Amino acid sequence: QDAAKPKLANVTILATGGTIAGSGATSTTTVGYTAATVGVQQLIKAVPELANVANVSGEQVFQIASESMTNEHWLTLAKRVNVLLAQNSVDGIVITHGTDTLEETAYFLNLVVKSRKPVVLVGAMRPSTAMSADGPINLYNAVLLAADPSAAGKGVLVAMGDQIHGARDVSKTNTSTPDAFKTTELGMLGYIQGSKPYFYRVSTRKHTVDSEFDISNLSALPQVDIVYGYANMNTVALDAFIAAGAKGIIHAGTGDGSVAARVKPGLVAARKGGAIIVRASRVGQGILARNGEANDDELDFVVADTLNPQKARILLMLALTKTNNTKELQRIFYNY
Ligand SMILES: NC(=O)CC[C@H](N)C(=O)O
Repeated sequence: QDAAKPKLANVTILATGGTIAGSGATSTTTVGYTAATVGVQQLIKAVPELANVANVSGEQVFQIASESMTNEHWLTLAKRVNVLLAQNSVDGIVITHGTDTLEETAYFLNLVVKSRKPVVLVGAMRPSTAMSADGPINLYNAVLLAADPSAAGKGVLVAMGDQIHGARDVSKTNTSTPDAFKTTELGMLGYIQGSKPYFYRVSTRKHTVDSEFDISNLSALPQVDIVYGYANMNTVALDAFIAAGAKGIIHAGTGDGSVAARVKPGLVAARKGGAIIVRASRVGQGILARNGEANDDELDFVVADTLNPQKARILLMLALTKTNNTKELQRIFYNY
């Protein structure tokens, strides 16, 4: 180590697959390519500039397209992250991930990582073989962010398109364009410019070291499913999930989480049968008002606050590992 040079941080890249590790037939193939073909060492080799910002090592944790991510994958990944971050020799972690469920994995980790050290998720919208692939610059940004002390203690982060997003509120908002990741109304946390992160805000909600959730001894999570609200909705999917043993249902309702007249008795029956009902909204923005579109006190329902349905599912699964009490569950939804 050159004494004049500042010591570089040690960043471990955990690769899970996705388009960032995808390859297509030609340089103009941006759809119809194969995700999860390129290995972690190849990803690192493709960006020699990483060596300027961190001492990087890589581990291939999975090699999948992220629509195939399961609860079991999340438990495996989270346990590995916690083991690595407990080591003095690891300063930060970058997780390369498919973009389809990236926001879900980020929020899961945000709730179960037991460290203040930076954890940064990153993906790409264009495969590695495409003209103007976004993977290399995104990976470079993610590694420098994970190596930067300013990223510590802010919860799990997402680095996409020169922007820093918080795990709780970021979403994929476009099927295919490179600027797909947005924190629409609550706002992203900052930018990465000229190889430096700049933070402007943080989430006020609990995460990581302040979280009450502990997955270290879990090998499975309770079954929670999502039913989607739409005109002409019926209870067929709801009834099937309950029959299959769902412990919780996220009702991704229309508007402010409104419930169709012919669906409401099904939700009430499911609650009476022991399942937890969380009202969320398919709208994507805004607070879901408790006792607004339904009398939650009387029906013993929980509301998702501002969480989108897929993130409400994650919080409910983790919350159900601690309690079945709906007052407690509602407290959790207002705190995370
Ligand atoms: N842009 C992407 O990463 C999408 C590829 C794939 N569907 C995935 O999520 O892994």
